[in-house]
Amino acid sequence: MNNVNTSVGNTSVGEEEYTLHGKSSITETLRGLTFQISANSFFQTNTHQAEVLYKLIEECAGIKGDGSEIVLDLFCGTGTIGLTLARSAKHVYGYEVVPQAIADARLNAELNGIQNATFVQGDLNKIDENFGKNFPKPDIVISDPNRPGMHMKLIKFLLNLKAPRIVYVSCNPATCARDLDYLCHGVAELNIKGCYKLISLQPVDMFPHTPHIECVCLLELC
Ligand SMILES: C[S@@+](CC[C@H](N)C(=O)[O-])C[C@H]1O[C@@H](n2cnc3c(N)ncnc32)[C@H](O)[C@@H]1O
Repeated sequence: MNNVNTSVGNTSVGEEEYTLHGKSSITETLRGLTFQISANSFFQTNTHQAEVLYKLIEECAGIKGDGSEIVLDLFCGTGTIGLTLARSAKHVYGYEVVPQAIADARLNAELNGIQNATFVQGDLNKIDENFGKNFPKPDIVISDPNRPGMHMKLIKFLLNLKAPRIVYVSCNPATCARDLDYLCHGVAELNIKGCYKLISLQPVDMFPHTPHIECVCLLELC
């Protein structure tokens, strides 16, 4: 694939892409599921450690396994986390901004015979008061934003939603600490109260030989 990006930033999403040889997507296996990934869709760069990461996310999600729980998968990419959890959930709702990633997520659900997952394209930095009306109250929220972390609109939404459990996955310790602080202690300048407590925070070495680290944080409603 030749993925063309004319900006000078370090964005991984191209404006144009050309298939020079072979297929326009790659296929990966993770947690026993098969995922098809297009060039503009996010996928963990370290497949070996992604197994470790996703296993940890599953453990933190603590799904009962009786098929009764609703999972909200924010920043879902190609649906990887949501689809691994869908096997033991009632329904998974995934949100993601990149249309191609949402197309991949829907295809990945189909490829793996998973029917209890709905993937919706949308910008989580631009949610309004209608966000949340199209899915039932989740028992578990997974939030796996990119490096800027969560927008204040999303923080406010989560603090209002009061899901019993949030698994926050982050590749940027600075925005991770900021967002955990908002969720636990609120946002004083906006007079918003926090309502979560941090139960665990486990770093995962997703980017060996670099200063970067991924963290999986489990929060529970106070
Ligand atoms: C760190 S990746 C996680 C993807 C997925 N959870 C996974 O494990 O493969 C972050 C994802 O957030 C998406 N994203 C970035 N900004 C967004 C926004 N404003 N609204 C919704 N999704 C966004 C990216 O396209 C990317 O797929």
